[in-house]
Amino acid sequence: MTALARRLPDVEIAGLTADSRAVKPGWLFAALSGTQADGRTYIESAIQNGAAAILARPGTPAPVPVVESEQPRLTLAQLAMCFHPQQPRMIAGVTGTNGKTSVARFASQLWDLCGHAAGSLGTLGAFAPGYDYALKHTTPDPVEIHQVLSGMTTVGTTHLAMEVSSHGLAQYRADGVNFQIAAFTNLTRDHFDYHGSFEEYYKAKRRLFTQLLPRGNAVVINTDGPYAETAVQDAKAYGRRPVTVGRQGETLRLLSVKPAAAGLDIAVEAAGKRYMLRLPMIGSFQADNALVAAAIVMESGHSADEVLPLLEKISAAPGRMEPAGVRRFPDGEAGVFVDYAHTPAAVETVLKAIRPHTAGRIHVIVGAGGDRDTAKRSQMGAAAASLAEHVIITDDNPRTEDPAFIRAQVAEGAPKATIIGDREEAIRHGVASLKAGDTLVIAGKGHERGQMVGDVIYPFSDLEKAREALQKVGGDA
Ligand SMILES: CC(=O)N[C@H]1[C@@H](OP(=O)(O)OP(=O)(O)OC[C@H]2O[C@@H](n3ccc(=O)[nH]c3=O)[C@H](O)[C@@H]2O)O[C@H](CO)[C@@H](O)[C@@H]1O[C@H](C)C(=O)N[C@@H](C)C(=O)N[C@H](CCC(=O)O)C(=O)O
Ligand SMILES: Nc1ncnc2c1ncn2[C@@H]1O[C@H](COP(=O)(O)OP(=O)(O)OP(=O)(O)O)[C@@H](O)[C@H]1O
Ligand SMILES: N[C@H](CCC[C@H](N)C(=O)O)C(=O)O
Ligand SMILES: [Mg+2]
Repeated sequence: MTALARRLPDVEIAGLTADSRAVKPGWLFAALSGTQADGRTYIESAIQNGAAAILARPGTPAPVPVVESEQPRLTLAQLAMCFHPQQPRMIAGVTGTNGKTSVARFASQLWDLCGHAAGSLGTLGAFAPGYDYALKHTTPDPVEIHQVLSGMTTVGTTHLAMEVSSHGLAQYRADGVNFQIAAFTNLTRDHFDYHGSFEEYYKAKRRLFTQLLPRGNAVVINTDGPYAETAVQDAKAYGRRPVTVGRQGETLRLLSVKPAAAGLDIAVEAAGKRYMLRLPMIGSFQADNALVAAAIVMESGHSADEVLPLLEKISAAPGRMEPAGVRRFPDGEAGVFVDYAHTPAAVETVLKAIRPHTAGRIHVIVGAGGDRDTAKRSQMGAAAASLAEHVIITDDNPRTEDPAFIRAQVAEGAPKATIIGDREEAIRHGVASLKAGDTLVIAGKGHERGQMVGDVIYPFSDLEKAREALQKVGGDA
C-alpha cells in the first residue's frame, strides 16, 4: 500500500476539484490556500454541493472524512494522477521564460513527421490527432492536466510536448506527470509580481528537472539563454543528464544563423557532422527553439540524421512572428508581423531579429498586461525605444488595472513614444506610418483572440485588425 493510499478515507470518490463551485455529489474537494482566498473557507459550501471528502492541511475540521496533508497541492496532483492514470508514454516538459510554446509545437511537429501520434499542451491549448481542447492556463490545474493526458492517451497519443510554467511548478500542478525528458529555454525577467525575485523564479522553474524528472533522464538546455550555466550545474548536482544545444552546445552546436527572404539558413553540427538547413520561419531566436525541440526528439530515440532535416518542414506557432501581410509602395513594400513578445527580453529579441529584414524603419506596437509584474513595463518600453525608430504604446489586457497608468509605466522607458490607448487605432496608426522598406511588429498578444478589460474579454485579434488596416490602405493581407 502506498503512503498516499494509506491516507485515503474508505469512501468512494466520484471526482476531484479544488473549486467548491465545481463540486458534484460524491466528489473530493481540495481546500487549498491561494493568493486570493483560503480554500478552507469554502468547505461548507463544497459539502452543500455534495462533497464526500475533503483534502486539507492537518487539523482541518469537517463533517465528512478529511485526507490530511502538509502539502495539499502536491497530494491533489498525486490524487489526480491516480484518478486518471493514463498518460502518453513519452512526455517532454518544457520550461523557461520565452520559447516554451514554440519548442512544444516544434517537438510535436517533429514527432509527427517521425511517424508518432504526437500532441502539445500549453498556452495555445491541448492538441493531438483527434484531440482539441481549449485551456485557460499554460499549465492547467492538476485535475485538468490528468483529464487531458488521459483523453489524449485514449485517442492514441504516444508522444507529448508540454509547457510547464513557473506558476504551474510553484503550485505543484504538474507533479503527477510522468516526464521522460525536460527542457529549459532561458530565464529573463517576468512574473516578479508572483515570485518576487530572480532567485525564487528560477527555483520554481528548476523544479521541472531537479524534482519532477526522474534521476538520470535528459534535460535539454539552450546554452545561449541566461541561466544556462546554472541550469547545467543544477541538472548535474541533482543527478539528471544535461544535453546542451546552441552556440556552445555539445549535442547540437549552432554554427551560424543567417536570415533569408522567408526564413533562416542555419548551420548545425551534431557528432562531428555538419547540416545546412533552411527553417521556414522568421526570427533568429527560432533557431534556438528549433534546436531545443530537435534534441528533445533525438533523446526520445531518433538520430540527428533523422531529425535535423525535418526542421525544414516545421512551421512557427501561430502569433510568433506571424506575417500579417504587406503594404505595397511604388518603390518597395513594408511587412507587418504579429508577435507574442510580452517580456523585456522578448521585445529585444524580436526587434533584433527583424532588423536584418528591414531596410528602412522599424515600427513597434507595445503594451503590458494588467495585474502582472509592474517593473517589467518600463523595461519593455526601453527595449522598444532602443531598437525601433517608432514606438506606439497601447493597451494589452489591462485586466483590473487603470490602462492609462500601465501605458504611462511603459512610457517611462520610451518617453518619445506615441501613446494610443485603443489597440485597433494603434494598429491603424502603425500601418499608416509605414514607408517602403519599413517593418511593423505588433507585439504582446500573438495568437490571443480577446482583450481583457476588467472581468470582460472583448473579442480582439491583432492579425485581423492588421489585415483590415492593410486592406484600407490597399495592402495585401
Ligand atoms: C496566481 C495564480 O496562479 N493563481 C491561480 C491559482 O489561484 P490561487 O491558488 O491563488 O487561488 P485563490 O483564488 O486564492 O483561491 C484559493 C482556492 O479557493 C478556491 N475557491 C475560490 C473561490 C470559491 O468560491 N471557491 C473555491 O473553492 C480556489 O479554486 C482555490 O483553489 O489557481 C487558480 C485555479 O487553478 C487559478 O485560476 C489562478 O490563476 C490566476 C487566475 C492566474 O491568472 N494565473 C496566471 C498568472 C497563471 O497561472 N499563469 C501561468 C503562467 C503563464 C506563462 O507566463 O507562461 C499559466 O500556467 O497559465
Ligand atoms: N528562445 C527565445 N528567446 C527569446 N525570446 C523568444 C524566444 N522564443 C520566443 N521568444 C519571444 O517570446 C514570445 C513568446 O514565445 P513563446 O510563446 O514560444 O514563449 P512562451 O514561453 O510559451 O510564452 P508564455 O510564457 O506566454 O507561455 C515570442 O513571440 C518571441 O517574441
Ligand atoms: N502567460 C503570460 C501571457 C501574457 C500575455 C500578454 N498579452 C499579457 O496579457 O500580459 C501571462 O499571463 O502573464
Ligand atoms: Mg507559452
